[in-house]
Amino acid sequence: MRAPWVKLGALSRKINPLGTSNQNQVVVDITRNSHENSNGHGLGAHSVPVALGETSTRSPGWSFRRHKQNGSRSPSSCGSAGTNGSSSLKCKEVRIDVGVDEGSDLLGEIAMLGNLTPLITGLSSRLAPPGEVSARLTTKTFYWGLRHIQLDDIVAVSCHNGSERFTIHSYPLMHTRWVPSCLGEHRRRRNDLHFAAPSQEEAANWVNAFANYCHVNFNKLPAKEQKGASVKEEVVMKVPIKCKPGPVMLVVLNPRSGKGKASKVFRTKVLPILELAGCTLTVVETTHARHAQELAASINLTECADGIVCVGGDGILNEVLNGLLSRDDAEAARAIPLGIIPAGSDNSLVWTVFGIRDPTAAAVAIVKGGTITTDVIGVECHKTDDVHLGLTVAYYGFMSDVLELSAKYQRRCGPLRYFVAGFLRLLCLSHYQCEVHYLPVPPDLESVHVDHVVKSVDSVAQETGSLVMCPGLTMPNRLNGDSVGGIVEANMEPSDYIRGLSDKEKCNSYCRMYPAEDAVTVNTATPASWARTRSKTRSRSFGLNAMGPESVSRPVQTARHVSTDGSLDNEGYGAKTRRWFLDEEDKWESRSGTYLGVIMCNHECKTVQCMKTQSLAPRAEHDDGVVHLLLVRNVGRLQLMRFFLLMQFGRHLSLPFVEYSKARAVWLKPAPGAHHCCGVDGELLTLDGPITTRVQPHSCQLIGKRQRALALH
Ligand SMILES: Nc1ncnc2c1ncn2[C@@H]1O[C@H](COP(=O)(O)OP(=O)(O)OP(=O)(O)O)[C@@H](O)[C@H]1O
Repeated sequence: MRAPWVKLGALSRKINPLGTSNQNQVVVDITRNSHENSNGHGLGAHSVPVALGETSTRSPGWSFRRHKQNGSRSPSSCGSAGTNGSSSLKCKEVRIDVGVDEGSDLLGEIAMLGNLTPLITGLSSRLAPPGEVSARLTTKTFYWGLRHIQLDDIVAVSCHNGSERFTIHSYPLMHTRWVPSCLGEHRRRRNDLHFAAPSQEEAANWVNAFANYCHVNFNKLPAKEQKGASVKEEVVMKVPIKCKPGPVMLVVLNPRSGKGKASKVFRTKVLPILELAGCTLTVVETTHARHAQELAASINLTECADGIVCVGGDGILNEVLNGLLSRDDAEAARAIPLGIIPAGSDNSLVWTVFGIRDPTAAAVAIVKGGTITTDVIGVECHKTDDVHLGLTVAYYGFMSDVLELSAKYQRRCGPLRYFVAGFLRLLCLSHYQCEVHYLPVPPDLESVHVDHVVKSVDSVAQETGSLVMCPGLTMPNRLNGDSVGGIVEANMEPSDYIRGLSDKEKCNSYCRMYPAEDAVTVNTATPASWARTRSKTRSRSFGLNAMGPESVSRPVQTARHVSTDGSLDNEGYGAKTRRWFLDEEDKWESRSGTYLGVIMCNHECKTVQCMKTQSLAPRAEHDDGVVHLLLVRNVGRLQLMRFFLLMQFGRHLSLPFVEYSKARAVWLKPAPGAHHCCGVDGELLTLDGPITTRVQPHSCQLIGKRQRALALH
């Protein structure tokens, strides 16, 4: 928490036209007025554009002083410079009232005004006796006296009936004092702020104002014993407190993840926050591998109606995702958002998508709500028709070999096991022979989010009942002589790019991305020949059979299907992918030979244990609808080390032996006798024949918002 004047950054950006004019460059200094404005509060009530040299006649709250830049930037030099004749600085004071203009997003809209007495507890209370200060709650920030706190940092408010006191439970971002800000990390720490209002009613009004932004814990005090009377009297509040029930969530905790401290992290750092926020929790500790998957596949969805929180690494989240989407009611299960508390070794997803690697910050993000939509990639085995879903990355080669070996060192080395296994594998470097085909994204459409385009096409289909209305789309006539049943493609958050397009443009974009042969199909019947061929519960291994003499001369046949009713049928994704028909052999790029790595990223894939600048796929976005493919050709140890070193700065794509492409689908087949494992989000899968990796037609909702401090960078 800092005094309001540190809003300078945001304000000066807002008034940038004043501050950065080239010819008549001015510096805008912002200071808080010593006197309070007419309504008795420290901050003004309106945001107005200011012409240079003018003084606003509105109620004062902030003052801006501008002066020509003349070697001195110091506002204090203005006065003395002004006495130095014509060459002196010409100071003009400009007053601006900032704050609560309805359109202004600067300080938010006022929700509540009044006076409060901050109650300082502990030793400092003797040094600074409590005194009443003006307080103001806006839609973004709570101000009292010269201090303020963002509403995003407030987890809950507690109050008692019949009391004029209330407590704000906040977790502001704080910097470790003894670490320089460029090196240190912002962490959230609990800071309880106690206040007393002039009356009980006013305290209730304050609490009710906060109730719109956070949870309220309303504690009923024990009934008062009347003197000389045996009757107990309940204190009746004149202003009732708004007290909504908290979210209902399932917590899946992997006690073995990371350093094996997930349980302790949850109990000490996370649980207090979730309890403050009034969450109703069912906590399950996993007892064996795949426990989380079984749990997610069988749990009653009402027990996790508001989300499933995974405490551990990417692996436990992956299990929950696969369990949820293997259910018969996958449609309903997909709507359940997933929360992540980073307590594992890597936690790439939460670090990349939210900019969070601290469990406390992750818990606050979950409590504050909001969701981020992220793509789901599916690794589909053609032989068994199994699909394993992932949110982060799928890889084959050196990395999957390291993953396999690292399992041996989990107990002894914890998160360092990847480094140990990597070092050992580097010493005896293997070669990974495989065949890769991929369908590149047309260059002119690289910026288009595939899923959004598909959604828009789907909506057109729903509106019109036929995709024939969509120019450029052709109705497919057959798939091996049959017609095709549908998959819905949906994403509820169209990008700004897509929002700006007309339906016709959207359709054209889609058609270029998935041309006529890549037909979008609308069918009313699903032929019996496409009956489900795989078990509902997905297996971790892609079958146990030896790889058959399957022809690899052709890439996978795929197709996109859009159903007319916009709903998913009961078939699994594997079966649908088999029918995802696309015969564009001329468009597929083919590679075969020996590779050190075939890496298919769903997002940037930053690693918690590495530097902040580290990024495996620097151009990837978690919701761009494409697979980011990295092919690392067979090179020696030194070059491989160079690859990992440059990856710390996101500069490895420039290496001559690294090929990078955005792909709609990647088909991979290890050569007979080559390593037959592939990793998906840190989960090891045994390959039995060729696989295809592509972004799935549905997306996943993750609970939380991107961390503020990091988002500014
Ligand atoms: N009780 C348990 N005992 C043994 N293994 C478990 C248990 N619970 C879960 N697992 C397995 O542990 C694997 C790894 O879990 P998780 O991803 O949470 O931790 P991590 O590997 O340390 O983190 P990261 O995936 O980020 O590197 C999961 O694939 C899961 O199958």
